[in-house]
Amino acid sequence: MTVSLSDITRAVESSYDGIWITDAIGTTLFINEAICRITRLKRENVVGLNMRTLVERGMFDVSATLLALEKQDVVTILQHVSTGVETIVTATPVFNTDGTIDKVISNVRDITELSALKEKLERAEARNLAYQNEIARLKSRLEEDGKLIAEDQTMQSVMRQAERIAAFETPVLLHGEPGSGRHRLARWIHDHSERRRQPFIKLGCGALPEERLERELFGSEEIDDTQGAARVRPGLLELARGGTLYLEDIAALPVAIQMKLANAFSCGVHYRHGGDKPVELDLRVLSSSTDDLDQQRRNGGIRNDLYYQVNVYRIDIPPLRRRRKDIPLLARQFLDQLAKRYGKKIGISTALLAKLRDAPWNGNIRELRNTMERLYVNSEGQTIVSGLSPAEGATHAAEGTPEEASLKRILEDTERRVLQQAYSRYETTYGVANALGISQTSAVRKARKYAIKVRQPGRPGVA
Ligand SMILES: Nc1ncnc2c1ncn2[C@@H]1O[C@H](COP(=O)(O)OP(=O)(O)OP(=O)(O)O)[C@@H](O)[C@H]1O
Repeated sequence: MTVSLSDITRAVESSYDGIWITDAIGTTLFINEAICRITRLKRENVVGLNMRTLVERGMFDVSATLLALEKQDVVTILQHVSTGVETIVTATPVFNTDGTIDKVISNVRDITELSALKEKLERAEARNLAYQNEIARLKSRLEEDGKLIAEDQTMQSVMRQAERIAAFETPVLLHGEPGSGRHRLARWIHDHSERRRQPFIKLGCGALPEERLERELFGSEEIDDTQGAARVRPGLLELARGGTLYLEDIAALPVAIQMKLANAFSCGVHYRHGGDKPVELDLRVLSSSTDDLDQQRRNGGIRNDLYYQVNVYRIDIPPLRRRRKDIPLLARQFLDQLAKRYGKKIGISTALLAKLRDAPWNGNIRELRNTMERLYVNSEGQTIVSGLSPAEGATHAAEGTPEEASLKRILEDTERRVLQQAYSRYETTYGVANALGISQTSAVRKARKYAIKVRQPGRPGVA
């Protein structure tokens, strides 16, 4: 059985792939039905036209036929048709017996759908990666932070407030001493809000110099000289889109930033540094302060407008010394976490737990956590029975007469506040030492005593 010319013509016409035939200079001799379907060109508008003309008219971005003619060889390229269709084209030169090109036959396959699927797959893979990261992050948070302890009555009433407010969009101000768990509670509120699947972004407001802070918070837009296009760097306000922004120590924000932030909150949009296009805000604001924010407002430490925007609902977190029932529970939890991390379970004696319960804990939970880590590292047996420093060992009952005790507390509170503010402003131990006229060693020691975090300049991030 032989194949007739009409069979071949029928086969070419019914081929799902497009077939495009030109002569030796690229003039179209024939296109099959599939080309009309793929490119939406009509035969009568194409046959007789040179490929160069079609490219010039913008019908295609490049021509595989012309490339094959130039190279005198088979060429395969991606070709975009003006209608938005993406094709893969293989152009094959057909040679005469004397080696000159007689015709070029091109196979054209529509890959628009394939590209869309590929893009979809890439997006799904990126999402998958983001989910995996989120799971890893949550897992490590669970391992690191354990349960949020709140057995003491004072803390239980705080948790009731947090539970009530979590479901609303209301801005919350968390007021408490450093290390008392303001950040932890902010995270808890976010995790129990409608926004829990979106980012939780923390900004240490006293952590960065003003200009850097502005860029971090609002983002920036700069013209890239090499490409002539704007290079956009989103700020934390954008990164928190759909989620929660936690402004730690809000009163430490420079006044100019406070003003910009207050404007953004009231208008619902902000402008990137160097940009003039408004960017929409979609976030819930939680903030914290160590000092009485109302006092700060009266002193001019925080602008009126910003104060009223962030202080819609205030939660006061008690210092650890006012929730002593939680101390043994926290101590045990920290030991469990250490055991998980280092693979060695170590207990603690009841007598030592009682001592911990009575200690002053001026640095609050953070100080307790650090103490437990030190006791764990130093422990030699199966149970920790001693190892507190004289300061930690000093019980609140042994703080002297009530007057002496309160004087001591007032002095310590004042010292802590001054240091806290100095660290917010000057960042480094050298800066603080210089500003307060104390030695750098003393600045380090006092930061440790009051569990003040000495911040490393760096990009604040998703917490
Ligand atoms: N209720 C709690 N139960 C268990 N751990 C807690 C609790 N509250 C705080 N912590 C832990 O105590 C440490 C200090 O808490 P956190 O960082 O939230 O304090 P903070 O008030 O934000 O202090 P700072 O502003 O100095 O960072 C963290 O390790 C945190 O996980």
